[in-house]
Order: sequence, then structure tokens, then C-alpha cells
Amino acid sequence: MFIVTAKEMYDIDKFAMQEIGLDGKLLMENAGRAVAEKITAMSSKQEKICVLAGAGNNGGDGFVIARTMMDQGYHIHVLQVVPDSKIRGDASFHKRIYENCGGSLSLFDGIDGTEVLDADIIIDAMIGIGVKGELREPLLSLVSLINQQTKKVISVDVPSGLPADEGTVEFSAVEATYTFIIGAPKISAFLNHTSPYYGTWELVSIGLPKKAFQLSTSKSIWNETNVRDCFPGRKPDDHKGTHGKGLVIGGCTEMPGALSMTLKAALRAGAGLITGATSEHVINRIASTNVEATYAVLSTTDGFINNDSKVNVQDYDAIALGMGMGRKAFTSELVRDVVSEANCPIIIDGDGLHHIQPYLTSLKRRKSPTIMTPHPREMAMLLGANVNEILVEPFRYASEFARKFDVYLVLKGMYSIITSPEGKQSVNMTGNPGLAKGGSGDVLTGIILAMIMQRQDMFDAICNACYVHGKSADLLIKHQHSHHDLLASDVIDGIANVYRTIS
Ligand SMILES: NC(=O)C1=CN([C@@H]2O[C@H](COP(=O)(O)OP(=O)(O)OC[C@H]3O[C@@H](n4cnc5c(N)ncnc54)[C@H](OP(=O)(O)O)[C@@H]3O)[C@@H](O)[C@H]2O)[C@@H](O)CC1
Ligand SMILES: Nc1ncnc2c1ncn2[C@@H]1O[C@H](COP(=O)(O)OP(=O)(O)O)[C@@H](O)[C@H]1O
Ligand SMILES: [K+]
Repeated sequence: MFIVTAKEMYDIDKFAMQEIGLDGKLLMENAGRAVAEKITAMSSKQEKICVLAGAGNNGGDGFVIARTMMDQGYHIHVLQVVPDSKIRGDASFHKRIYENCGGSLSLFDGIDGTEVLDADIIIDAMIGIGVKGELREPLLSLVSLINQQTKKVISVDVPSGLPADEGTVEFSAVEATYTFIIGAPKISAFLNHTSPYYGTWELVSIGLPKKAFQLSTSKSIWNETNVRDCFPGRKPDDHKGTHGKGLVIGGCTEMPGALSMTLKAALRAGAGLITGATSEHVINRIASTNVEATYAVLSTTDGFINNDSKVNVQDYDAIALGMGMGRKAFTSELVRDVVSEANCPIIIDGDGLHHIQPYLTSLKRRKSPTIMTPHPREMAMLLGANVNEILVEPFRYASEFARKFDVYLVLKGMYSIITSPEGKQSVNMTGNPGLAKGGSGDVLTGIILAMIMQRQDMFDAICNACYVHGKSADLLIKHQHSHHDLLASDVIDGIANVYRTIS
């Protein structure tokens, strides 16, 4: 499923109309009908429905919805929120057809919201991706009135007033119960501060050609179909070497669990052989519960690993670096040496990100892929930015960072964004607040480590790992646990449930 900015959506519409020959009025008819079908499935003919129609194409969708539902016997009234003189283009065409069919219509006088107050369901077709700046009056007051109601509010394409793109903090917008998104989800459906306005959302297709999307956007949602299409299989003659020999470097006296979870998650996710390189003390603490792993002892200072004992990094197919290693200056040397000496893919996570921050440009010299897995606070640290800036524009920051330093980036969060060094981006939709607990990220790193050692493309492998991680948590919440009690170690055990459903 593609994800678009407003500009990309306009480019796609333009391509569909000018290159393919689809008429704009037809696309509007398709959009309105597709949304009407969804709304009829969730409403009754006894309910009073008020369609709020604006002047642009979003309003045009509203007129098609109103006509389609009116013909099916629904109790529909259109409240036009702009004067007649403003209604333009295809919206004007569909308004005329609605009126010719005898549809009920009144003009919003800018003061009285009786139609809104009387309705059981409000359909918000005032403004879509064409919003510019903050809402003007009288729409601003109308939106405030709508948001004070407890009725079902169904937005068409985008909740009116909400920017389709990232980067805007100041806005007033409809707080929808449901949004039926047209053609492709817009970026604002995936940002922490804007996604709640959509309520529950669903995509409706209106016949825009796939080719138009492929030419216009490199952003998409990584879903179960993507996973099934590229999930690595196992052959009868496979041996442990086939599934990769991975090294995990991290841990310290105060944080032995981080390393332990990464080791276990990597093994559970399918790695052939996993070695934990850490202090003797950490090994003594975790070895009895990680019996399948092997270990390499690293020398330490005050319980933190230092660079005195060399790890033979050339012996491994992939390395994960950083989990629970602490931030002592002498550990930085170890991180830098591993990153520059290893010829295999490296995942840098947790404290490893802090150690590599002053040396980010060195990553460009690596011949093998580098994968970085920051949460927003770590991303802010890497960029020397404020965390709120990252949260408001995560797609842009992630894309610029991945391109600049030639890395695969997993910017973790409610919707993690996976970016390739070329700027291709996927959003992972699995996962839930049960994962908001220490250790979840260490588990993800282990799964990524296992996945990138299987037979699959690097970007696909990372996306698959994020999917499996979140899906494990989702299945556990559905069947065994709650958001409150889920532990990172449960997520490791839950990998089995995911694998059983997809492999
Ligand atoms: N083929 C297609 O293109 C298809 C497009 N489709 C649909 O079209 C939608 C995009 O349509 P669009 O481009 O006409 O813009 P739209 O969202 O209706 O907004 C423009 C209106 O909003 C107003 N307005 C803006 N800012 C404002 C503010 N701050 N405060 C107040 N008013 C403000 C602006 O007023 P103006 O500033 O011009 O006075 C103008 O009247 C898209 O989301 C989808 O639903 C589907 O039918 C499928 C086919
Ligand atoms: N509310 C949430 N919804 C979905 N996934 C979440 C949520 N909270 C956290 N996660 C996921 O859990 C993981 C947390 O990683 P991180 O913050 O590094 O944890 P830690 O450092 O404690 O191990 C990430 O993969 C993130 O995407
Ligand atoms: K809308």
C-alpha cells in the first residue's frame, strides 16, 4: 500500500487524467461511491445524516456520497459550507447532479449549526488534501462545534483542516471517528500528533493506476502480503551455517539483560549460530538462560567493555552492536574499530548509537550495509536536533539521514519508518503500546540480526523483522497478555506464533 504527500497525490491524479485518460469527474464518482458503500455498511436508514460539503474536490466527493446514499433510501441532507460562487470544477458538476436528483441542500450561514446538531452522523467533506494554512472562519467555529459532539463523524480522505503532509504543528481539524482515505494514505496518518485525528481509517480505491503510484512515490506500508511475498524459506538440506553466524556485542554489569534478549531473539528468529561478546561477569549472569548461544569474553574497566581484547569480526556474517554496553569513552574505541574493520552488515543500536555519533561520516566508507535503529530521542541525539522536531517530520529526517550517511535506518515508534540509503521508505503498522517497555528494542535488534542473515534483500529483511516484532506483540495481546503486562521476553517467545502463520 503506497503512502503519499499531497503533492504526490496530485501528481498521481494528474497522471491518471492526462496520461491514462481517466476523467476527473469519473474519479470523483468512484471516490464518492466507494466511500458511500463503506458508510452504508456502518449506518442505518433511520439515522439522520448531514454531509458537510466544501468548494473543492473534497466537497465534490461529498455530493456523490449524498446522491448515492439518498438513492438507497438514506436520510441525507447536504450542508454546503461555502457560498455557491466558490464551488468549482468537478464539484460543481456533481453538485448539479445531486440537485437535479432532488437532493436536499442548504447553505451554512456561518452562525447556526442546527443541521450539525440535529444529525446522527456527520460526513465531513469540507476540505481534503487542498488545505492551506490554518482554518479560516466560519469553518474554524464549525469544526469546533463538530468536535464538541459525541456523534459519529466520518471524514472523507483527510479530516478537514488536517495537513496531509508532515512538518505542521499549528492547525485545527475535525477529530474524526472514521476516515475513508481515497487512493493512498497521506503522511499525516502516520505521525504521532496528527494520526489521532483520523480515528479508525480505511483505504478506498478509486481506480488510479498502480503505475502512477510507482512513478510518484517511494513510500509504502509494509504489510502481511509484502512479508509473505519475500519471507525466506528453509530447504531440507539447510545447515546451521546456511542461516548465518551472528555476533552480538554489548552488555555491562548494570545491563546484562539487553544482551541476553538480543541473543535469544536472534536465535528464536532463525539465526544459525549466535555469539555474545561481552564481559565475563555478564556471561556468568546470562549463560544459563541462553544455553544455545556461544560466548567471547571481552576485557573490561569498571564493568564496561573496553578495546583491549580484540574480537575477530571477520568470523561472522552479521554483527549487532551496542545494546546495554554503556557510554564510557573507552567503549567508543571498540565500537569504532568494529565498525571500520568488519566486512559484514552491522546493526548499531542503543548505546552504540551514542558512541558512533561523532564518527557518522566514517559509516560512508563501509563496504557492507550499516543498519541503525534509533528511537526518536536517539535520532535527535544523532542529528543534534530536538526530539519534537523529529516527531513532527520523521519521514524527512529519516530520509535525509539515511542518504547522507549511506545507512539503512529504522526510526522506531508507534509506526516505525524503515529507510534505505536510497531513500525508499516503508512504514511498519504492527505493534502496540505493550511494546513501550524496556527491552523491546533489544528484541527487535535480535530479530533484525537473524533476518539479515537469511536469503533476502536487505531492505525487505529489515522490514520483515519490524513486522515480525510488532506482530508477535499483537498476537500476544490478542490471545494471552494485555498492554500492561507484556514483557520484552514474551515478545521473543511470541515469534513462534508469527512464524506459524506466515511460513
Ligand atoms: N482527481 C482528483 O483530483 C480527485 C480528488 N479527490 C478529492 O479531492 C480532494 C482534493 O481536492 P482539491 O484539490 O480541490 O482541494 P480540497 O481538499 O477540496 O480543498 C480546497 C478547498 O478548501 C478550501 N480551503 C483550503 N484551505 C483552507 C483554510 N485554511 N480554511 C478554509 N478553507 C480552506 C479552499 O478554499 P480557497 O482557499 O480556495 O478559498 C478550497 O475551497 C482530495 O482530498 C479528495 O477528497 C477525489 O475526488 C478523487 C479524485
Ligand atoms: N506504542 C507502540 N506501538 C507500537 N510499537 C511500539 C510502541 N512503543 C514502542 N514500540 C516499539 O517497541 C520498540 C521499542 O524500542 P526502544 O525504544 O529502543 O526500546 P528499549 O531501548 O527499551 O529496548 C520499537 O521497536 C518500537 O517501535
Ligand atoms: K475532509
